[in-house]
Amino acid sequence: MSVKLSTYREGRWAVETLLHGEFGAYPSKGERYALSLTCTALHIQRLVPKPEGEDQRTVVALREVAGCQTLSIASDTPAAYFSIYAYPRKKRKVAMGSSRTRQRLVRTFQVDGTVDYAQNQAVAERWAVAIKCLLLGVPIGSETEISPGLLPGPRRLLLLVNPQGGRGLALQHCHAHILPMISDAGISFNLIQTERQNHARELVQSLSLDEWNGIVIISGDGLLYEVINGLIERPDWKEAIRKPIGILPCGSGNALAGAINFSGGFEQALALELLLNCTLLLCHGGVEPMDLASITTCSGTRSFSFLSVAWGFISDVDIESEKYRHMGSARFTLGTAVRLASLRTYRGRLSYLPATDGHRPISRSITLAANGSLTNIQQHAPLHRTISDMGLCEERNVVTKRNSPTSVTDTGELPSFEASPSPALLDSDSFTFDTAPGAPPSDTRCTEFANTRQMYGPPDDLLVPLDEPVPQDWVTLEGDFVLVLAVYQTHLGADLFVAPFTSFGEGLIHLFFVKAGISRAALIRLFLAMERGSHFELEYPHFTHLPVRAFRLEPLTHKGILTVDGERVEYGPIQGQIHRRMCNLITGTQKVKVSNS
Ligand SMILES: Nc1ncnc2c1ncn2[C@@H]1O[C@H](COP(=O)(O)OP(=O)(O)OP(=O)(O)O)[C@@H](O)[C@H]1O
Repeated sequence: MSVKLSTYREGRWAVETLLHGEFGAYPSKGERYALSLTCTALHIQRLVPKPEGEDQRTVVALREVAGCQTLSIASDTPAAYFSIYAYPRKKRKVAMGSSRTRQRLVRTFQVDGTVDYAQNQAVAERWAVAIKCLLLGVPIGSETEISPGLLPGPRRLLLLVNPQGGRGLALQHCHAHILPMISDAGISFNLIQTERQNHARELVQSLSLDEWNGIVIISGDGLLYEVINGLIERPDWKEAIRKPIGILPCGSGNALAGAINFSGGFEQALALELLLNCTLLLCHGGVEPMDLASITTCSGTRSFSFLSVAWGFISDVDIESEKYRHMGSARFTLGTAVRLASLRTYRGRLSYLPATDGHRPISRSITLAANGSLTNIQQHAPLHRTISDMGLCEERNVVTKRNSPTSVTDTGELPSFEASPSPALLDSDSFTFDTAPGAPPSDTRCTEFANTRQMYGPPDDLLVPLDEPVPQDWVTLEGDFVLVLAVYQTHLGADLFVAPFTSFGEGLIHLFFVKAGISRAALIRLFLAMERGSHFELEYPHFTHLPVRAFRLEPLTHKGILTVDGERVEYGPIQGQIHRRMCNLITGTQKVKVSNS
């Protein structure tokens, strides 16, 4: 049989059949199949009964396979058996049309080439091992001596399930979908239900980590935030934070799951399909380094964030839509509509350290602000130039190209927004301004949120205390914002593809902001385009993206909502810096070998 399937291995394109064999089926009605295994698929061709018409073969993509096992089936023949557990996509009917899901499909093959059971069993074992190697990213070729010794040891995962996450379906999904699939992958697990806020955080602080190959959150992003911070609160945080962590989305936002789904090569998915894609990737077990940002709030509380810091429109929608939690991800659509109807702008000061690629800034640098400490800026007369005047739109176009070096110019001027809010958006009932230099917003509730926990973690070498001016090489701008967002993942929600060009361990914070003056229609178009990741193509002058290493945000408007990874934090000055590749994320793609410890 010729198999024409190109696979990329060891830096060269190859068409390679790793194993080929002829087997029966179980249960048997006399069928015979020819099987060919390549690096990416199992090709199944029926030989008996002979198919009518054209060569009809089934191709099982390995990315849709959870596991493969040999089976002991009591029989009076010397046959041996192996089963492959696949989860191909399937359309299903729902109330308003159709949606996609995955359906478990088990194919069991009977190895009966000889009259000797031991030989048949060895062949079944070779197929099962080869398929498992491919699923787990263990490199094999047609010359490889396939033996169980190639496989990593058995995996044992700690599953933390929040029964209240999202629409409260986590436990149901666990029993119906997750546990069957990870059992197919031969993964053993312990499942703990979280009982309250911070339960997961406390659990991981006292956990004996050696017993687990990874900690997997079955909930939304909020529970993962607790686990990450719980690990960094351990005196052995350096090792603890290296423990692979995973997420199976059962929350309402599911941003990190969206990013994992994207990096795993699946189409954008929501709800159950997203969960099944992520569970498949978890079964494949690949681990990649992921950045964390350390975030300091006005009370001095330091926490570690894997996703975002948001202020303005996005954090308003996130927190104000909590009351529609029962709606799942639809809560954000409703929240967005409500917030659009009474659009607010917020005055604030945004400072950042531009990212540099070697010695050159990745983005175009705006150097005059480099010596513009807070105090300096407050002493300057307000500048009445807009961001678009300063060519930041061009800058945005340049920086969207991942890994491409960009031009450096020195325009030598401080960008600033119009000092007064855009009349188009000004809603005097819904917001107020406080332009007193340096004064914290009057309703800042720093102490209310103050964290008494002992937080470890690497030092923030790019940051100075919040009550000191930012360093000389930072850029500062002040103005009226609709939103400010610092994000370090491709997705801000499963269907909010905000930073398509980023990856888990690139060491960048993507700073986005939308300045006042944008029309509601433009804002809607921006968010709709974000679902597909095409918002950069709109080239709106009010929308800016900057890759940075650190930032500081000082709200000057009295009231507002700040979130870190979707969790509300105290309102007031906040700053953060990226710590590259600080933890390990189970993504299903092999970049780091999974340790058995
Ligand atoms: N049994 C429980 N009852 C109530 N709250 C819980 C329980 N277990 C955990 N929590 C808390 O629920 C919060 C929200 O959970 P999580 O973020 O996982 O779901 P979500 O908010 O629905 O999803 P997302 O963050 O994706 O929007 C977590 O911060 C956690 O502290």
